[in-house]
Amino acid sequence: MIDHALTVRDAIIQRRSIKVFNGQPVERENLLSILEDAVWAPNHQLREPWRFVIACGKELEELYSVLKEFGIPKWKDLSEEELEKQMKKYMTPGGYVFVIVPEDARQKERLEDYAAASMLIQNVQLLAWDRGIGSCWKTPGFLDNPKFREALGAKTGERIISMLQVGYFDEMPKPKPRKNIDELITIFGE
Ligand SMILES: Cc1cc2nc3c(=O)[nH]c(=O)nc-3n(C[C@H](O)[C@H](O)[C@H](O)COP(=O)(O)O)c2cc1C
Repeated sequence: MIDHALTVRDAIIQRRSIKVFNGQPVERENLLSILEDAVWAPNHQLREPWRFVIACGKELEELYSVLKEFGIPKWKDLSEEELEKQMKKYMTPGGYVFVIVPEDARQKERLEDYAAASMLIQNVQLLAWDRGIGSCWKTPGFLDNPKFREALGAKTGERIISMLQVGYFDEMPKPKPRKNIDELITIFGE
């Protein structure tokens, strides 16, 4: 029996970006199963323009030192207490998915590939939500840092478009209201 079966609508409107996690690890099989389903995202010419670097178990320790290096400016000058405080935002998610997309030299293909990968990320977020796992798509500047790219194994011609933090959480953030749909729609010809 499936005990996680939100309707598509409920998943879409109830999902929130989770920015405060409770430290509970995300099981590798859960994460792999979410990714296995998420790749059914539409993508032009079936280029499947994505690959993933994930961390959710013992490899997290190694990732933390990379995130400390690139995500905490001047960490060496910080007190142990301050460093611990700043590292919390990296150490409380239960897992990470870095989404890597080819940067096609042709603009149309490059935009299509980014669009397709964005749909995939939405899939991941909704599928995770359905399992009680929160997530947040993060785009810290260091994703483009050549040394960080090297640490992740990103190759020339690839871009790391998302640091997706995933994990369990205790508090549900309040929804951020969207514009009224009337503001966004023009009936053709009016
Ligand atoms: C492309 C993209 C980049 C984002 N980058 C960040 C980020 O760097 N840091 C962050 O806290 N949230 C980031 N977010 C999450 C948004 O802040 C969040 O989706 C928005 O506040 C709406 O909240 P909701 O997802 O709960 O509806 C990003 C979302 C998208 C789609």
